[in-house]
Amino acid sequence: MDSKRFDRASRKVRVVTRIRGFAGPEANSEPAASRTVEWVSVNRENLEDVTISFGDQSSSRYSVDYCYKEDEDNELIYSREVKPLVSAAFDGHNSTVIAHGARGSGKTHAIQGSAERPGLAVLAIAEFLSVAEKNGKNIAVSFYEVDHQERAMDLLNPEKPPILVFEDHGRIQFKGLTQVLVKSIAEFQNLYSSACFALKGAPKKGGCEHVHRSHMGLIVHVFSQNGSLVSKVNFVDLAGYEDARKKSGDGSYLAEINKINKSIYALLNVCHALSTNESRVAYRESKITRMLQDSLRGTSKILLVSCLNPSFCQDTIYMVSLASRSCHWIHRAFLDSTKRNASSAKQMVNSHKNQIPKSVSGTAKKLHVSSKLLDKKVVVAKKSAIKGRKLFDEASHSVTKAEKEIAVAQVTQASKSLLDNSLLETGSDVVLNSGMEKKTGNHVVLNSGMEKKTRNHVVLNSGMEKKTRNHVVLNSGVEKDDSFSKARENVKLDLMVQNDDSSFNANIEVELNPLADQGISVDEEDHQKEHTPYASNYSEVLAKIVQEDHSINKENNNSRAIRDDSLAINSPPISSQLQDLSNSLKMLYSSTPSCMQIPKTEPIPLDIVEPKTPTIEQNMSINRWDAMNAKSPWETFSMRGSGMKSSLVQEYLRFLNTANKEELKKLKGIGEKRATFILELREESPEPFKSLDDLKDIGLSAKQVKGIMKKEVGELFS
Ligand SMILES: Nc1ncnc2c1ncn2[C@@H]1O[C@H](COP(=O)(O)OP(=O)(O)OP(=O)(O)O)[C@@H](O)[C@H]1O
Repeated sequence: MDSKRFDRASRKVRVVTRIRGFAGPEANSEPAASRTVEWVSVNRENLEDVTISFGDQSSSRYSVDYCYKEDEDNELIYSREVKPLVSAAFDGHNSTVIAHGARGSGKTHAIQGSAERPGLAVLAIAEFLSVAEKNGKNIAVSFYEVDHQERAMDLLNPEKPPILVFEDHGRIQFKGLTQVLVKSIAEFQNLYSSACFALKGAPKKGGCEHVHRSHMGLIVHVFSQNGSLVSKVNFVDLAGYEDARKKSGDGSYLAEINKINKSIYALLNVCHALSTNESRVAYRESKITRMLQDSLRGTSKILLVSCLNPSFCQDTIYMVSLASRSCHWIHRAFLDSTKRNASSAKQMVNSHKNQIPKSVSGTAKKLHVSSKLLDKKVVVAKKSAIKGRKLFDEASHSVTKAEKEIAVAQVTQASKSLLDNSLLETGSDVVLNSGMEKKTGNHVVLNSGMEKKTRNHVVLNSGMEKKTRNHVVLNSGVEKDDSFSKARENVKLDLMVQNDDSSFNANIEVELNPLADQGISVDEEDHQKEHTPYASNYSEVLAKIVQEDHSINKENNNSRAIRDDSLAINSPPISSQLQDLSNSLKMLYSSTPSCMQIPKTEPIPLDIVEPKTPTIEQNMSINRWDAMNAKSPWETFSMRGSGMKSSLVQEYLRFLNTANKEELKKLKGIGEKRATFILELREESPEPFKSLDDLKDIGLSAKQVKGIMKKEVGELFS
């Protein structure tokens, strides 16, 4: 029955923890009686509901599917967890086994093992070979490494250039990755040893004292007799997670840790997105997720083996908390326990405050602009840089008062920018929208975060009622949701612009909900009531903001400096996220050509539902917008210049998204291979290039893109 556990649960992601036994000096230094791991408690309420807790935080429980104790060996884990995946591979199902955890938690021991205690991969190969022999199939293996620079190297041929990863007819293909047919366990062991030597034995660059960290992957390919691929099973030994803020060392070492951490987050976030059936899964956020893409999605199964250190390790708790989100009941169990035990959790957090990763940021941003009356335009702006970590409960607890103040300041900056824009728009012929809010407003929604339930929203309604109204709501944190509403960190801002015979008044409300910080949970309804006290502070906050405009920048700079100091580059505080939102809004405005004119059709019939494309004025004569705002000919000239630059970039991207292969090849920097790859990307997503950043996907660096753009522009004048 156990061997059927994936089938029984029909679950895509299974999360098991494995407590490492004491090893070497640890074992010798401890008296025999205290060699049992005491800081991890396993609570089995029933077969399907296992939770673990750490130290004396017995009520802060993390849900997992199963926890293997220190005396349970790899063979047991193999037979219960991995063997079913091997059988499924012969039926064409891909799967991925991922060992992750803090440093030294036993990941390599779990995947590779030792001569005396073979790991999961080695045990699996024995089974693969035996079944393949019976079924007339062939088994080949590949080993690769993904380093902190997101380079994938072939470990069986380490001198080769980095592996190229691309998708072909729904399958992830690797160019430059060696596959070796194996017929015996001894052959496999030899290959494994040479791969490990390539990984660890090679001399390190620049005489660095530290060992470069990387993820190691093994792909087992199952081929049919005619040579076609039946399936792939991946074993991934992730680099150990460690919080860079705890470490000392040179900047490059700490930056390396952060980069590695980002890819760990990316993979765990993908697992989480798959476990909750999210519509968008961010495979492209890291090399490792991209490489594993076709062994994660679809009918593939994922086994997350979360390795636990035998003695106190804050990084271990953090890793478990991330992995356990992929358990289907996790939200309820984890958040309930967090809620119940906010105070006790705080004690633990306080004692290790500096070690706990701070605030988080989203991995992708979607920008939707919709207008039901006149125009419907949807823009999805993807931020390609990996933001790494997502908003989740632990993070919202760590937002400090200072960060909130900065957040308020930045929200206000964002709102001011919107206010400016709206003033400009309403003062000119350019009207993005008019009518009643909700039904007729422009809605700008920025989602920052990977979880459906964890998002930042910005809603902008620009109406032309008697009162011209802009409504901006910035929610940073968790929306109404059964499980997450308890961990809410909201920054709301209502910005109203009244148009009374051409004079404008601005009323701004700033509401901060401090409940997450206090660990107080409220219903949505209660929340409405309880957060109002903060609204009374808004005028004070605003006054402060207006007076201290320059100090906002200073504060921001300081906060950046603090972040840089600690090298917590994975975890921008909420202020930074809000700055991103503000920038995105500015970008949204600037991406709307200033010469866009929407025909006046007053009164606007409310039954118009069909979106119309706004007419773009082709000539670049100065319009009222510019005339009103340009203070000098130079400003007008600069404005025009940046407008043209942005139009050119948009055109370039549109070209990449639509041109055929021959046309693509006419562009500088695009040859046969790139053109083919672009077409492949377009098969996957109809509009793969939304910003210049997306050109990284076809191997062009920002510098190269700039060079290409310069050349293209130069050509126009030649
Ligand atoms: N289940 C276990 N029982 C006893 N010793 C173990 C066990 N797992 C790992 N060890 C020992 O603990 C040490 C660290 O294990 P391992 O190298 O597998 O950790 P890791 O998580 O892969 O480390 P890193 O983060 O550096 O990659 C090794 O000496 C290993 O032999």
